[in-house]
Amino acid sequence: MTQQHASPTKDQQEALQKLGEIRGSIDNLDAAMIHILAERFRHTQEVGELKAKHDLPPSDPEREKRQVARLRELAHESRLDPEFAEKFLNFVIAEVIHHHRRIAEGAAATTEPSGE
Ligand SMILES: C=C(O[C@@H]1C=C(C(=O)O)C=C[C@H]1O)C(=O)O
Repeated sequence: MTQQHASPTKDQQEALQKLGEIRGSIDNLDAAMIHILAERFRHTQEVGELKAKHDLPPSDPEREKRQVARLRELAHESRLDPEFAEKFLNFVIAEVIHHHRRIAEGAAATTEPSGE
């Protein structure tokens, strides 16, 4: 069974042209988000190494509360759903804490006596 597609109308051609332009902007923003996230993770990696070296806890719930409150406020001002902003931040922070635990485990493994 074959399906016949009528060629796009002039109206649809214009809409597709506009769609392509908007998608170009979305692709640019997605790339920017990846670069920004990579930069953030480079800094949090440094924090993780500092904490592991000085035996500080991987997570800081008080700092997180302040970040959530601040980002919710910024989201509200930018007409972004504050619930989404909070979920997104918590998602990123959970990954950072996971990295910090792994760094701390590695640091502990290299400083613990080998038992030999
Ligand atoms: C990066 C840190 O470590 C953790 C990760 C955070 C983050 O990703 O912003 C914030 C607090 C900590 O739970 C920090 O303490 O600053």
